[in-house]
Amino acid sequence: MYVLDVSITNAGYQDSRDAVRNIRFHVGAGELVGLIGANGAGKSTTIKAILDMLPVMDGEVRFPSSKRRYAYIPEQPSFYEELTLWEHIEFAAAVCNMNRSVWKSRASVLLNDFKMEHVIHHLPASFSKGMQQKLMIIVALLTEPDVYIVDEPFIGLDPRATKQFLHYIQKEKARGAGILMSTHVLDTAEKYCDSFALIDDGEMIVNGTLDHIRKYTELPGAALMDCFDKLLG
Ligand SMILES: Nc1ncnc2c1ncn2[C@@H]1O[C@H](COP(=O)(O)OP(=O)(O)OP(=O)(O)O)[C@@H](O)[C@H]1O
Repeated sequence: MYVLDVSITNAGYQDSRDAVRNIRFHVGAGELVGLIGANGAGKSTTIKAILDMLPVMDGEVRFPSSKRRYAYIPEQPSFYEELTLWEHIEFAAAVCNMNRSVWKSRASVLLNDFKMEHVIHHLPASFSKGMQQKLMIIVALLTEPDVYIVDEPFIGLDPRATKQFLHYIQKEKARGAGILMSTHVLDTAEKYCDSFALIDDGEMIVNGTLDHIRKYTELPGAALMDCFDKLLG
């Protein structure tokens, strides 16, 4: 069963209308798909196209299984300047119409796991980049959506937070959530992702499991990085 089905003919910006082209893949329930590509390949643009955040989008994105409940964890944290961390949590819970005792107990576990309890009444503008990213992650995990769309989570997080995030990703997969995660941290992607969509220069060059990519690149047993290198010439 798919929870996200993506078919982008072309999408982009006013001055570069086909920044990404011919991107087609899906994410299954309980599946983690890695959106892989070099800097500027088109990963964030693909994610923004999926979320309908671009001025140009010719294509179709479907969330077949669900009430279209997804959570987006952007590369650049974005938050309400005037709301504290706790108020962000309250707000997300209210928007998702969550039961009060459920969201409160979930929030307290998340705040503890991500070591953010000491700043719950602080404004996120006073947080470090990694702490702001943790806020985005906590709010997303709180709502237990059917689909997560995560743009490069590993850059700002410290090793402990990274480990915790990956732990939650696995837990959410086991719950049946589908996850699309862009990254260029290929060794982590290789270890955790079930399948991959490789993008280069705005186009998808291959899509499938590591085994499929190894066959495609004729590199049996190779690391994702080596397949990637071969594909990019
Ligand atoms: N706001 C924008 N306006 C015009 N072009 C843009 C804009 N944002 C990105 N682009 C262009 O779209 C292309 C893909 O960029 P994108 O940000 O999607 O890459 P990425 O794979 O996410 O890169 P990175 O790994 O560096 O985050 C690049 O050529 C970039 O210059």
